[in-house]
Amino acid sequence: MAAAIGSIARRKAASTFLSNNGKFYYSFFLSSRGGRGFATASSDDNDVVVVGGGPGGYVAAIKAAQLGLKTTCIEKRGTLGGTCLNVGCIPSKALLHSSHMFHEAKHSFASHGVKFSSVEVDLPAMLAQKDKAVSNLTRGIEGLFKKNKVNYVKGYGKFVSPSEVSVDTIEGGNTIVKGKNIIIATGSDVKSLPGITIDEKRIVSSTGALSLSEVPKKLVVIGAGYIGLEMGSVWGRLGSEVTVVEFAADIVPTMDGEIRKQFQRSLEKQKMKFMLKTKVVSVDTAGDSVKLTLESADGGNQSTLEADVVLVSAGRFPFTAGLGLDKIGVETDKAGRILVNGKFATNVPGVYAIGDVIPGPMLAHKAEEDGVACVEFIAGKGAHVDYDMVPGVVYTHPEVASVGKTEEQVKALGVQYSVGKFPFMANSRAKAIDDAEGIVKILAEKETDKILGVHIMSPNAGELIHEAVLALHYGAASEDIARTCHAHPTMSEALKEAAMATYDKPIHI
Ligand SMILES: Cc1cc2nc3c(=O)[nH]c(=O)nc-3n(C[C@H](O)[C@H](O)[C@H](O)COP(=O)(O)OP(=O)(O)OC[C@H]3O[C@@H](n4cnc5c(N)ncnc54)[C@H](O)[C@@H]3O)c2cc1C
Ligand SMILES: NC(=O)c1ccc[n+]([C@@H]2O[C@H](COP(=O)([O-])OP(=O)(O)OC[C@H]3O[C@@H](n4cnc5c(N)ncnc54)[C@H](O)[C@@H]3O)[C@@H](O)[C@H]2O)c1
Repeated sequence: MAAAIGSIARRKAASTFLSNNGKFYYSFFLSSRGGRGFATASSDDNDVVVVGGGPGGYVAAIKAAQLGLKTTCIEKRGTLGGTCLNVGCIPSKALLHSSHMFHEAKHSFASHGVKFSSVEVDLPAMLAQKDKAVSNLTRGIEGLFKKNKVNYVKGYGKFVSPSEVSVDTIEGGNTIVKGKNIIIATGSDVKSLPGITIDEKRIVSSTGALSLSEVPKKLVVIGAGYIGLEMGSVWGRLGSEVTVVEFAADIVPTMDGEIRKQFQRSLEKQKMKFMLKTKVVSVDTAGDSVKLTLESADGGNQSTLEADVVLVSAGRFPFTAGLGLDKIGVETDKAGRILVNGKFATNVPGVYAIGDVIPGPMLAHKAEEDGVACVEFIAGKGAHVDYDMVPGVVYTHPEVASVGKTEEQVKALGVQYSVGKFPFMANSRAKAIDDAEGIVKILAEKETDKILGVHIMSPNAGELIHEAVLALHYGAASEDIARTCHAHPTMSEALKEAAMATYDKPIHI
């Protein structure tokens, strides 16, 4: 009890430090009373019109309807769920799971005493299972729209005024949808690179990489970010020789440096090759194989590489083509992202923006948080989105999940900090299932023990991280996690032990 009281007191001190610090990115806790509210329009208009039916847009539409606002969502692709459900999070995770099962069957089952004479990939069946997952989920959102009475218009929306969207419908007609408040949730699209034309056959974006008709013998991935490492893992497990060309000096440049090093080693053990500080200068598709010319990032000697398929995964850009932003005067930054204030309002009264199309991490769960908060502001309620507490997960094997600050960021802030680590090699559940590669790393403010960042590399790290996300939200100290009873034997015990290591000593190492 004394310890718990102690940690609450230290938390108070920590929040003072953090709120004084001013460097924390995009933390808003605002009440929208007195804010922009509803723009004026005739009574048969929608209260809210959402352009784009991705995780940002469809969630905003459902939440708006739940708040009693008359709502219409406009989506051009013919199915709801946006990039994430149709060509992103869901199909990639389906393939990551299927390819992991194949890889385990081939390489790990025998050591668990499970033997069979042969195992092979049935790629059409694997792709069909992915497609089934996608269509079930997209249809599920249509069901949610009906349940919540969200009006759904299938077509391409463009502004004709700040309260009117003209929609070229998929059926071929045109309709004007009016709204007192319009939310832009048009998401993002793949960034192409100069001189490289994506044909979705041999030069593919993530969309093409989710539907290759055969396993390429050689796959070159441009960009060692989320997409490159996840899709590189999928095809590597199914038999491709994968080379990842990355412009920066490190893979996933935003990751905690120490975790990243271990992650890279793990991927290399899985036979993924990396060419860091390297750029692709040109791509020649004239022959049977694709020939890439490479150069060191800072210039210098050129080299060549051959591939059957090249995946371009060097980032995404905010998608606003044909939306008519210039017509109504919505401001964007140099990268084309729509500028919004703390309530997701653009500079044009009654027009809001959320998700990948605004600054911040390009993640589905972040877009959803934006969507809910945006309509809560519109409805006159208070809302809270803290981008510093958005978890990030790379769904490879092991997974890498993190929330809060990296050690590099903590150092840059000049904060005195403590670090606690615990390897999964010393975790009994991980050893029991013979899947013990990875580590938990916790960073806490030295003086107050307040947790600043948590980084986990392990199987299922994407599930384990949420205990840390909650801890950060509540301003917990590492001692709070350490003194919380964790079930045994679980992987989560590694987080408890790392917390013990942060403020005191772990037991099991
Ligand atoms: C391969 C891949 C894997 C990913 N995996 C993950 C993951 O595991 N976890 C995660 O958090 N994120 C993941 N992401 C990122 C995630 O998909 C995006 O962050 C998320 O979809 C953004 O949501 P959004 O609603 O802002 O935009 P989007 O999902 O892009 O949705 C925007 C929608 O608007 C529609 N639209 C655009 N313009 C118009 C218009 N003028 N009129 C009508 N409709 C329009 C588009 O058709 C689209 O459906 C992944 C992305 C990719 C490409
Ligand atoms: N698990 C997930 O949450 C998940 C999965 C997939 C995608 N996403 C989201 O989708 C977005 C796009 O993913 P992504 O992997 O395309 O982008 P990314 O920003 O994650 O990574 C792009 C990588 O490409 C490198 N790069 C840029 N230009 C290059 C060049 N010319 N040559 C070589 N390398 C170059 C960058 O340094 C970076 O490492 C991400 O921002 C991420 O938020 C998330």
